[in-house]
Amino acid sequence: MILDKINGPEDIKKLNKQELDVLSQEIRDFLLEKISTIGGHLASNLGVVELTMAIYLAFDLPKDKVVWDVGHQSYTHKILSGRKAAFDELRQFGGISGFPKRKESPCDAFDTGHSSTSISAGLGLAQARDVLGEDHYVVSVIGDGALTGGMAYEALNNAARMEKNFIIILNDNNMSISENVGGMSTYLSSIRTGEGYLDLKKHVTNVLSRVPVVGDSIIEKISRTKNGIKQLLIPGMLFENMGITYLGPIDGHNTKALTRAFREAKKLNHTVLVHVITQKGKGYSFAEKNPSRFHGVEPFDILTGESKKEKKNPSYTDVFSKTICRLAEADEKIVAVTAAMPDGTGLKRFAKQFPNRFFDVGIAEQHAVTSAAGMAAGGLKPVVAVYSSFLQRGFDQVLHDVCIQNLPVVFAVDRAGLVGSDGETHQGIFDYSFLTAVPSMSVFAPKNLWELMDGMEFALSYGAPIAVRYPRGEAYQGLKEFRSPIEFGKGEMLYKEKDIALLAVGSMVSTGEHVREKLKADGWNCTLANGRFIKPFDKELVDSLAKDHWLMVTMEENVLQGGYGLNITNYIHENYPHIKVVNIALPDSYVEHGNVSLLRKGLGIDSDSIIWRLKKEYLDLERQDTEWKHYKDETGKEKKE
Ligand SMILES: Cc1ncc(C[n+]2csc(CCOP(=O)(O)OP(=O)(O)O)c2C)c(N)n1
Ligand SMILES: CC(=O)[C@@H](O)[C@H](O)COP(=O)(O)O
Ligand SMILES: [Mg+2]
Repeated sequence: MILDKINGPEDIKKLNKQELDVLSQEIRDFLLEKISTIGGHLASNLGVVELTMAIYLAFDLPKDKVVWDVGHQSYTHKILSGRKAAFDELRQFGGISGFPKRKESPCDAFDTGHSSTSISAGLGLAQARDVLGEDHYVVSVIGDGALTGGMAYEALNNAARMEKNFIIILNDNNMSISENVGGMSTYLSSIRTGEGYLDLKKHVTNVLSRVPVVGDSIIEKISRTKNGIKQLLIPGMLFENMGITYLGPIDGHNTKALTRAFREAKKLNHTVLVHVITQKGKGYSFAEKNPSRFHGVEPFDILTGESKKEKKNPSYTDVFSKTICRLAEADEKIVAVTAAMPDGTGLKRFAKQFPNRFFDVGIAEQHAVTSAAGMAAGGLKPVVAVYSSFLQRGFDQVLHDVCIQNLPVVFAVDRAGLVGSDGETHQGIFDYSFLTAVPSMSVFAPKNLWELMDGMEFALSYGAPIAVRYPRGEAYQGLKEFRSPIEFGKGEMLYKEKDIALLAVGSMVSTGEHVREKLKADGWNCTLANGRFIKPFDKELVDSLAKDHWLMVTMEENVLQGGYGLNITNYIHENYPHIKVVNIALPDSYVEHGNVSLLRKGLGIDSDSIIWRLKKEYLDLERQDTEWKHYKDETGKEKKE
């Protein structure tokens, strides 16, 4: 196998033309075999095999720096840089990440995960190079989807002033996760459907032979050519007019043409954008036909394309999807906004049913939030459905555009809590902290399937900013018997006893159920309350628990800092200083990729770890007597029976 010869970044350069052709096929087979077994991002990776090979042929890694936008398409890069043996553990706990990580390889120049950062980061690397007087190339690889994000435009605007080499490779497969949207996408389509691929050698040289700049490289000729002639030559005039040399479109599955274009791009002393046309899912018919379905996959059967995972119970996303459609049928002011995630957020159903009330704004969370604020100011009831980690992008817009004006925007915050294999960049573990910090924002977290339905209905009738936050995966179907009406700022008592109170929110209510069962089996009295509202939290509920519990355990799937537990703790310390409080929450750190149950265990938020901690810190028998003594002293009353 040719692939066996690839163990480091220089190895591909030793191959001849035929071997390169075989290599691209072997890489596709390898990707298909591994991803069909363990899951991961498939279609984008199948599309960039030749593009990545050409980068390795034209540049010298790790000396030259390549920044991959989002980074979900970096698998061939990982293979070529010498990591193929680690693919059995891709995206699994302790294994390699599905995204570039500087700590993983010197060939990973910059960590990515969220979209549209690559041009800014690449430009920064190039500026560092120039200030430090170093000599290497910097390349940012950005997809057409990522080019819908605002950061990319801020960076292009800045990159146009560059007076040294900086290369942007635009990987245009005419797809985001779903269909790409918007004016830039239309513009790129017009180039794609234009004259066909740029054949640098024949076409451009022929045309340029009429231009009086002999002796230069092709790319130098193009860049020195007068604008009028360029208009005839160059499809990407939008970039040209900004001051960025456009080169393309190039056939993204022709390694030779790509390598030649990249070598030409290296000759310029400013920013050059190489426009590469690829096919998402290339080489696997099911993914070619349905790139959205094969964007990110669970293990599947290569022959049939069918998922190997058994049909699951409805996810929270499914529940949200159906609920918003049901509510929108009854209220035509309800509109829905997504930042390029109609599939992932479940808004696809809404888009089909209410096409005129659905807005996919591209990968543009900031714009999604502010445009929703505008819609609310204009009299609509917008629901912004967004993953927790991507909402981080829209923080200022939540504060500045929605909350200062107290506008009734509902945030359906999906993938909140630990998401698993995507790791650090995608864990939704900060939203309680950043949302509760904003005045006039309320935050609600359902304990199960039915509470999400009721919570959405409540949120849409509330009339002010509110976030409904729920996790990735199956909706919890336990605790069905508890369905008291949602009241603003009020929690819900589930099992009322005394001594130990578990006060849990969102996904941690079901964990609380297990903790309580185990504590009871060990002879402890234990109350379980569902906080429901993270902000404002239910003070009356805390007051009532304070009457007959000496230990209060708060439980949340969010970092401790700024989260639910610390707010409760402050309140208890101020008002009931004799009560012990334990905060079960995530630590002040980034959580790497891995299976969610493993991560929960490792981070101490699964039921066994919680019991272990409670027993170790508070519930051994000697301590128990001490705690009661302390409690009696503080209150002056004998509480123990
Ligand atoms: C800020 C942010 N929002 C949303 C996403 C989810 N996301 C990941 S890849 C992707 C589509 C990217 O499209 P493109 O750049 O064209 O790459 P392709 O998958 O087509 O190769 C989206 C929306 C993200 N990673 N970051
Ligand atoms: C790369 C990226 O940001 C998305 O593809 C993300 O991995 C989707 O996550 P879900 O699988 O949770 O929809
Ligand atoms: Mg794309």
